[in-house]
Amino acid sequence: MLHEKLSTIYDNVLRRNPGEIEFHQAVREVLESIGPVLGKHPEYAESKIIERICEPERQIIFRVPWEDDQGEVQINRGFRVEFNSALGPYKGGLRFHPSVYLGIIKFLGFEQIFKNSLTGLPIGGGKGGSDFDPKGRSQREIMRFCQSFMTELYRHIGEYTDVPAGDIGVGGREVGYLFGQYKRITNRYESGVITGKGLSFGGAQVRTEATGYGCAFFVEEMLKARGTSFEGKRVVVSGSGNVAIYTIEKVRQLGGVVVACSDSSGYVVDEKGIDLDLLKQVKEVERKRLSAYAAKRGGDGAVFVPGRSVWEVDCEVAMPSATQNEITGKDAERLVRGGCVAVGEGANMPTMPEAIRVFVDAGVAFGPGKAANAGGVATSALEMQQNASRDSWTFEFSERRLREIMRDIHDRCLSTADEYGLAGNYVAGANIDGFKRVADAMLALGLI
Ligand SMILES: NC(=O)C1=CN([C@@H]2O[C@H](COP(=O)(O)OP(=O)(O)OC[C@H]3O[C@@H](n4cnc5c(N)ncnc54)[C@H](O)[C@@H]3O)[C@@H](O)[C@H]2O)C=CC1
Ligand SMILES: O=C(O)CCC(=O)C(=O)O
Repeated sequence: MLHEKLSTIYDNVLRRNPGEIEFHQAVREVLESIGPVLGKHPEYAESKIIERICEPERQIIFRVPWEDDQGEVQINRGFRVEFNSALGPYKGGLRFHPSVYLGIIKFLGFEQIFKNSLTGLPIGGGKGGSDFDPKGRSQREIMRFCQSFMTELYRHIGEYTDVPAGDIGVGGREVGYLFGQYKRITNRYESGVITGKGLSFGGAQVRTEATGYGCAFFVEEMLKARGTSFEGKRVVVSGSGNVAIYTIEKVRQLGGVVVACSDSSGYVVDEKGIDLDLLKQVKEVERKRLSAYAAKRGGDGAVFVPGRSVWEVDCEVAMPSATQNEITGKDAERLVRGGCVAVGEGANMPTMPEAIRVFVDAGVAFGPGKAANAGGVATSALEMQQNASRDSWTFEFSERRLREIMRDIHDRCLSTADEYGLAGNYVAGANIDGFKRVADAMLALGLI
């Protein structure tokens, strides 16, 4: 239910952004949480902070022409939405996926404002990407696409302006090509212009692992708050990309057993626990489908189930780490019946609104993405910090910082939810805490 004033704001968002359903969904979830804040802080409404937060500061849409291996000209669309810079330079990843359109980039950019605020670090919110489909493309094609994308993007970004990173379809390889082109056309070795870089050219230890590790740390804190832990728990992780792989790695180190993961072709169940070395070989090195994992695991008990949702596998902890709206209300009901006690969103907005209600009503510890997956962007901010001071920290120190940041986000979500009479509600805690820091900065900065 929306507070009356917020309902009018939401209607305006719908009217001004027609057809952008993912953006509408992300806005609604935040507005549903912040009603109680308006009672305590009438100054936010008087200064129209919420209306301003829902309107991006700048939206850039551009043509990306490139040539494929057959010599044919291809044209994609590029986006960068610079949503809010009250706390620092715009910060957020780039997504290359055929489903990308303005509504997806705006939902991700909007989420990023509050997530980045929750980290406590000086980073604003932004997101970008393209409808380019990397599947089946050669390394050379990927490079030519990245170079063309950056040939336009470079004029909009910079260490003090806007700092992109990876997301779906954009990993270390793509960040390397993007940074290489930026360096070439600007003639500046501006390391802090992009994060997720390779360790040999200004990248930071633990950035590759950070989103997955951070999500596992967050869930560990939620379990601890309920007097339990990962030890011996049966865990399902969706996806098998960057976030999923390093979630599996850390969950295993914390004592959990990950029995299933997925990709867009189906899922694999491996009751003895996913073989991480094999998964990394198939996904990070060979870049193949999950069916190849099951085939290589051979008679050792892994089963590949094509075309179905991994959420039909029972587990005690669910960690959606693939894409938005992957857990439906029905999936959530089935997971609760199957004994699920905690959910940590590694992906952005993977749980549909009706599914969140099912989890919260059933008393499941539910860690929303903007809190649970904030470890990735937080470690990007640490990469910027190292670039600015021409320094390079050890893996151990960087992981310790990440763990402290995740613990701090967890504790602030809980204490904020408590303060507003919503004990244990991490969704409300994350939205309110993330919102307040941005709102206070916007008030202090005048009419921006
Ligand atoms: N990379 C990062 O640091 C961060 C990523 N995220 C979010 O985590 C999620 C995963 O991102 P990454 O692991 O970086 O991307 P990735 O490209 O490395 O992996 C994406 C995975 O999701 C699967 N996937 C994509 N679309 C799917 C679909 N429609 N159905 C089933 N599976 C699908 C792919 O097969 C792949 O396994 C996204 O929601 C992203 O926004 C959130 C915070 C930071
Ligand atoms: O590391 C970053 O800057 C962005 C990570 C990201 O895209 C996200 O948090 O969704």
